[in-house]
Amino acid sequence: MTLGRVAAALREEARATDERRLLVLTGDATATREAAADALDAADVDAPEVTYVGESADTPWERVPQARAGDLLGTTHAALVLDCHEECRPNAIGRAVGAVDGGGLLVLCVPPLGSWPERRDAFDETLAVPPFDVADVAGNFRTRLVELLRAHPGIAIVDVGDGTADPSVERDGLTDPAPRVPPDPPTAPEDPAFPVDVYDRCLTDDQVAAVEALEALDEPGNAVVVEADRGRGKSSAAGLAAGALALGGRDVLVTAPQYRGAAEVFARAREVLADADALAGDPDEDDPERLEATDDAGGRVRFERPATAAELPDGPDAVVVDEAAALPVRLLERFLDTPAAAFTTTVHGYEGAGRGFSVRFRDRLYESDLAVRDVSMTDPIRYAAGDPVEVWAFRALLLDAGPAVDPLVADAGADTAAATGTDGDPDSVAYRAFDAADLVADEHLLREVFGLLVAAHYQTEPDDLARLLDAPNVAVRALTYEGHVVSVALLAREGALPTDLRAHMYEGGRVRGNMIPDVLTSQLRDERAAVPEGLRVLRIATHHAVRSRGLGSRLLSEVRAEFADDVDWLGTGYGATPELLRFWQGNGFSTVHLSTTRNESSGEYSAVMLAPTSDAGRDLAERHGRWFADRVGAMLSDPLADMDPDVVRAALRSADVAPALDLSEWEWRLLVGMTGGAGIFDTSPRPLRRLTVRYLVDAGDGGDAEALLNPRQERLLVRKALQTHTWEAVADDLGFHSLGQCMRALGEAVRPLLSRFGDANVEAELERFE
Ligand SMILES: CC(=O)SCCNC(=O)CCNC(=O)[C@H](O)C(C)(C)COP(=O)(O)OP(=O)(O)OC[C@H]1O[C@@H](n2cnc3c(N)ncnc32)[C@H](O)[C@@H]1OP(=O)(O)O
Ligand SMILES: Nc1ncnc2c1ncn2[C@@H]1O[C@H](COP(=O)(O)OP(=O)(O)OP(=O)(O)O)[C@@H](O)[C@H]1O
Repeated sequence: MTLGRVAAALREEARATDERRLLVLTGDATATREAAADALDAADVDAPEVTYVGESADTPWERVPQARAGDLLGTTHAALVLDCHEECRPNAIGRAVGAVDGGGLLVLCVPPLGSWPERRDAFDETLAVPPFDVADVAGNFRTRLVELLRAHPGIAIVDVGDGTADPSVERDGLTDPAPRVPPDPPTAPEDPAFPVDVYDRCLTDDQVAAVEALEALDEPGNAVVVEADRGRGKSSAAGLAAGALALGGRDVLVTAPQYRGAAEVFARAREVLADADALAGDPDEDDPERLEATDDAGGRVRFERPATAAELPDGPDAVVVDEAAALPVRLLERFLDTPAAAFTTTVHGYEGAGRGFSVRFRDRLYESDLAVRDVSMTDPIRYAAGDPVEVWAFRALLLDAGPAVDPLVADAGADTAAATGTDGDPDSVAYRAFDAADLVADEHLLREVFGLLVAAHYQTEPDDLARLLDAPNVAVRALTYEGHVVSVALLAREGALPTDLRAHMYEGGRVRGNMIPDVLTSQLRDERAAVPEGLRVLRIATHHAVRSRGLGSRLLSEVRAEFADDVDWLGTGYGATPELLRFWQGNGFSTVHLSTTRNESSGEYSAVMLAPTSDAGRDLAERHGRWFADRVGAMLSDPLADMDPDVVRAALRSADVAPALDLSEWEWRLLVGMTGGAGIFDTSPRPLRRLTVRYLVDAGDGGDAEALLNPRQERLLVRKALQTHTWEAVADDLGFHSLGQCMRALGEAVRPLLSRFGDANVEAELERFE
């Protein structure tokens, strides 16, 4: 069979089934691109209908570089050519697969399959973290990819060599499916609040159900979460609802990471308004990001970028957040102040945002004043259910991997959780080192390891699978219970960098990976910071069914026991919350740095923590701990002035080196004066700032400082003395009835600190007030 025949037959089958098909062209770069053009020609796809994802400027198609494959989100194409010669980014594969329409073709241009796993490309370069180089990167991800390309149905493989000889067809990818009975058209619900015309525009029963749920946005106090895999029509459902709401006079604000992704919302809303003859203005001249209904309808649908939308400009009646999982949690939270909100989100990791939405935002949504309704959509719209290309992609990128089901692990570690009262066998939980070969050889294990990371972490994406399998600096350790993964840690070697790289870093140059040495060297001006070798815990996660039983801590202590003799420190850096700070502190890590900007994905400030395991590590941790204690007071009054006071409390408690108080006699007198009138604080903030830092750091070591103040008093000190908020703001924030009450409370909070940290002179001074 010729290439043209293979391509035409694939397309025909794709069209007949409304599924997609995958055509893999192997060989030289130019030859595969030329073959792709011939194949698409033969398959009757015109060049303007094709998008090319790759680096070559020499193709007849619209081009998107792999690094910008995120732009494909929410777009659809009759054919997409993904060129993997320069690089093969797993994220780009995921996005390309999601953007091909039913009846369409995905064409992969790749090197010869036999040698592809061994070749090192531009993506591999990104995995080559110094001191490793690209030759140390493994090819496990691509080995697995090639096996799955050869094994899954619906995938044709044609070797075009260097383009001089006839292509050779390894497999034709045809699945010879039974003829399909087209599904019944969906029916409108009984007695809908939205016009029936809106439901007539729905393509599946799931979409009808989603639009019906979205009727709730017509009333304040409601939130609707629409969850689906890619291409189930959730943006369209939101658009149909937005149009119907505008028709009813509502002002609907739509936001999404990019307008392009929300285009379907606007397309559907426009149709609804046009159907009802209620679309104002001239569609050709209108701003595409704004739809106005005619005066008698009165509503509108408008787009704003997320950061602007979060300000809720002009007080919308309802907000639609499309692709919510791709936005930082911190930003999402701000939408909870709207009268009514809809969040649409993709269940599996195409968005590069993993399960952040479900992991962290959902809890906050349920705690909010909004009544929450959930709908999920499973029927695909752009292609038929069971589409083989989707099945292949889910498997290849582990997009649907999840942790072991709860009953399998429920008893793990139960013995350490005395409160549960269940019997458990401590020895049944085993510490295991998994190398990439173990994981590739055991699909169940790989799915549990990766699935646990995806479920627990805000930002796990297909690229991470390749990192897990191929990066030379990354290792996996886990606890298993009866063979199932109950806790997993992803570890990365850092530091031990040669002099020239350290100097490069110190002078502001970029060095891949090495997050902790980099921060300590370039931001904290310590050229020796990358001399010791460390192990950073990139990620740790315990199965949700068995958290708080000591498993995470046990995993960390096993890791420490295994690596203590090889490295100088263990470290971590993550979006800081009070609970996580306590977890790490409880495991012997101490804070040496807080980032001055919020992490874009978690919306939190990051904390960097160290747990030294050698003298060199102790030196490093000690000097950075000391510097941290010295500078943190000043950071909190400016860049960290909006940090959650409970994060501040926990971060300082987990710092190890208490700062010297070095207060003059006069400064102590000022402090004593504050117990009688806290207004004195405003005349000289430094002494109380130092005293507060000292107290909070000391309180963390379990000594006698611990119980001096209650949490509210500590928050008061943090807000006023460290973050220097105005008295009004502090009183308001902490629920004091008056400024006077707030100021008196500060004086009362200072009193026990003076007795604890002051000397005999201070005691004598205090007595004069009593
Ligand atoms: C670099 C990084 O990966 S930071 C991100 C860490 N991972 C995550 O946030 C993923 C989701 N969370 C988890 O998987 C787990 O909660 C982990 C890994 C943080 C802790 O694992 P566990 O097996 O529960 O730890 P362990 O039982 O040893 O310690 C629990 C303690 O950690 C603290 N903790 C941290 N996070 C939480 C949380 N979300 N809920 C409750 N306690 C928490 C508490 O102090 C808790 O003590 P408690 O049970 O007495 O209240
Ligand atoms: N009711 C509808 N009328 C017309 N076209 C629709 C409708 N629902 C979905 N579609 C089309 O189906 C495709 C997928 O729809 P949509 O973008 O709404 O899905 P999605 O679940 O948000 O997918 P994605 O995650 O890819 O953005 C789009 O091409 C869209 O135009």
